[in-house]
Amino acid sequence: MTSLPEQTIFDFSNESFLTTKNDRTYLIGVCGGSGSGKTSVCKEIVRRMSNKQVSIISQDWFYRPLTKKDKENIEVYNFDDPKALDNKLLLQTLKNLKAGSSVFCPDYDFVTHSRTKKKQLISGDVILFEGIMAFHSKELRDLMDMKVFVDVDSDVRLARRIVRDTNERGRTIESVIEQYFKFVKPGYDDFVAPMRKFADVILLRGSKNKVGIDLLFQRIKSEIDNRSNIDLKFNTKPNRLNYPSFETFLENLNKKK
Ligand SMILES: Nc1ncnc2c1ncn2[C@@H]1O[C@H](COP(=O)(O)OP(=O)(O)O)[C@@H](O)[C@H]1O
Ligand SMILES: O=c1ccn([C@@H]2O[C@H](COP(=O)(O)O)[C@@H](O)[C@H]2O)c(=O)[nH]1
Repeated sequence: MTSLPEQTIFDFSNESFLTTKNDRTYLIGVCGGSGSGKTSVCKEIVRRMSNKQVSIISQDWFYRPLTKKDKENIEVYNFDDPKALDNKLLLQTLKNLKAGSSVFCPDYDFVTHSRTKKKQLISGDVILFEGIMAFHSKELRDLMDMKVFVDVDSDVRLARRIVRDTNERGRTIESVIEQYFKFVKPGYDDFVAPMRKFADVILLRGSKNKVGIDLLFQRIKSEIDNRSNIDLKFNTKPNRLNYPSFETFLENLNKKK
């Protein structure tokens, strides 16, 4: 695991302290119901960030693999409860990414409900983390620099889910509808919809909302451009004449403590 250590650096030109490196990764949380378009919104943002290092991390990869017994009783298994996810591994993974480390993430197969190969994710300028429970834990929310809630009508979400789950997740139309009313809708009402209040931005209509995505993109871009400027600043040699006295340096150091 390669990690960029935290550095608190005294900036001689401003006589102040700046923390760099582990603050470089801009973490965006994207929450919303299943089928709201969270993944599509993230992909749209990545598409626009052409010259930056951006990664998407999906909460879906952190589903707990099902036991043989769970699989035999699949119709009563609730995937729309936070307990269905490996929240400890998820938190540690996001902490590492935020700290500038590259990580190994699990992958999850929706057809067999099992964990598959691990994949490596490199930390970079921006990490987009998407999931129905993305804002569920306060510890996770506290790591995020921006929180977006994708808000789309429930009938649209159900229609999309029927199409996607029958095409890509090995389901029948009947099983999707049954699961929706038994678990997905109650889970949305209990755990997902209440997360709206934590969002900085509510993105209506998901990836169809070009103006909303433009605004999000502009904000992200200006944040990471500012961060790059801080780095540039450290790369320029401070003017010796502007050095503060040793006493000022110590005074600021004590203030910081
Ligand atoms: N704006 C849109 N218009 C039409 N289909 C969409 C749109 N956004 C997403 N979809 C489709 O809906 C399904 C679910 O979208 P996805 O982005 O995976 O949602 P989520 O990650 O929230 O579950 C996918 O098949 C996707 O292609
Ligand atoms: O094995 C599984 C695991 C999860 N689900 C459903 O997935 C959605 C969340 O994924 P999205 O990509 O946000 O749609 C959740 O509503 C679970 O019900 C599943 O069906 N099977």
